[in-house]
Amino acid sequence: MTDNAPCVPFASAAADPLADTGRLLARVDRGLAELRLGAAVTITGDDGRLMALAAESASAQTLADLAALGPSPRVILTGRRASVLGLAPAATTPVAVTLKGGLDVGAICRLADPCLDLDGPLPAIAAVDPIAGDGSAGAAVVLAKLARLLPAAVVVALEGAGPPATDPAAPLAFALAATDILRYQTAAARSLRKVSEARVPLAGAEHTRILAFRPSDGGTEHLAIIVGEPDSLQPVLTRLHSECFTGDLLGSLRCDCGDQLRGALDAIAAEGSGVLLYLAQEGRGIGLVNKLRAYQLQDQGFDTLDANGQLGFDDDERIYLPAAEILRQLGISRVRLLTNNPLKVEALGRHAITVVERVPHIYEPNPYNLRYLQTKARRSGHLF
Ligand SMILES: Nc1nc2c(ncn2[C@@H]2O[C@H](COP(=O)(O)OP(=O)(O)OP(=O)(O)O)[C@@H](O)[C@H]2O)c(=O)[nH]1
Ligand SMILES: [Zn+2]
Repeated sequence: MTDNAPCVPFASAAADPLADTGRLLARVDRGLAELRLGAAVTITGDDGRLMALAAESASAQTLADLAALGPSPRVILTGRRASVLGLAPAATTPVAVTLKGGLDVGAICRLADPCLDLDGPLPAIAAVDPIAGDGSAGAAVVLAKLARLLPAAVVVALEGAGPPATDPAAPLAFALAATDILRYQTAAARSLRKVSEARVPLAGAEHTRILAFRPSDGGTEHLAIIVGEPDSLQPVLTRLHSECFTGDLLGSLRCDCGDQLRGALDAIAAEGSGVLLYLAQEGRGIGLVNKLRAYQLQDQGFDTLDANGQLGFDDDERIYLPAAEILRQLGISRVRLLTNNPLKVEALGRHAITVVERVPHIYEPNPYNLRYLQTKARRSGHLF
């Protein structure tokens, strides 16, 4: 091996069945990075082609550039956000909002960001039209979600081959297919592969290994923390733990995550073996920044589910295909699941992992997380 040889040889594209998936994921990664940068992307769906910006990262200049491309730029909101704004009561699909005045950053933020809801009236609105969630504009909102931004976009329909080349030096917007965006999460989950493994003795569980699973685009890893030597012929005591920076790392009292994380490892150690999957799904899948926004809204009086709704998210944006895929790769098909959440039980079942027993996972509430836990019991069906 030469000094600069890669430690894992690169498979040739033709020989690698994951190459197509890797390219799909890489294209979408590039698109969501563009949105986070405040740049536009073009998205093509069965319903046509459009240019999109994320509402959160749009600037006066990029909005002006977008408005120059077509006659009627529109703001795309999730049905949930449109509903809480009173624009489309009980909407179940995204909506396209046409503003009466021109596009400006203040008006767009006012529509997209619930932390500004107390700041005054909505901008004047000309029309609110329901749109398909799986079309090009719906995909723009999904891309904003994948970028962990507010779930809202500004779009303008493109006629013909593309934007006019008014400035030949201007970079073309990155182009994506709506179907790639919509397939991203599933493709990423199916492409997970173990990339490293190490022995990490834990206080109270010295015989512990941590395995890292990475999707084929080099995206965020999920971790499997394996205590002892689980016998995969028997149901394995298992915890699916969604990442919670504030609770797991800082000991935040707003949730029960820190207690659940350490409690699960203690319970698994007491049993002698088991698995804790540490899943990169911060904030029930909305990301840390949006979770902090949700906390701000909870301090205004909304409960944890309504705060997600105010932001335009579903109550829970997580998927459990990554968890099921990792369990499958570990050779585990039957589990005793440490959870109070019936959704996790149901989701694993859908992905061919049998939950032979739900093991309650309850910790003492404190004055800061009592309402959160009561809301989960009353509205999310958590079994406390
Ligand atoms: N959006 C949002 N996420 C939150 C809030 N509080 C905690 N979380 C996140 O919720 C997730 C909790 O994960 P889990 O403990 O695995 O899930 P659970 O649905 O409570 O289910 P079990 O603990 O298994 O009963 C973590 O990703 C936290 O970051 C909140 O108020 N809003
Ligand atoms: Zn938490």
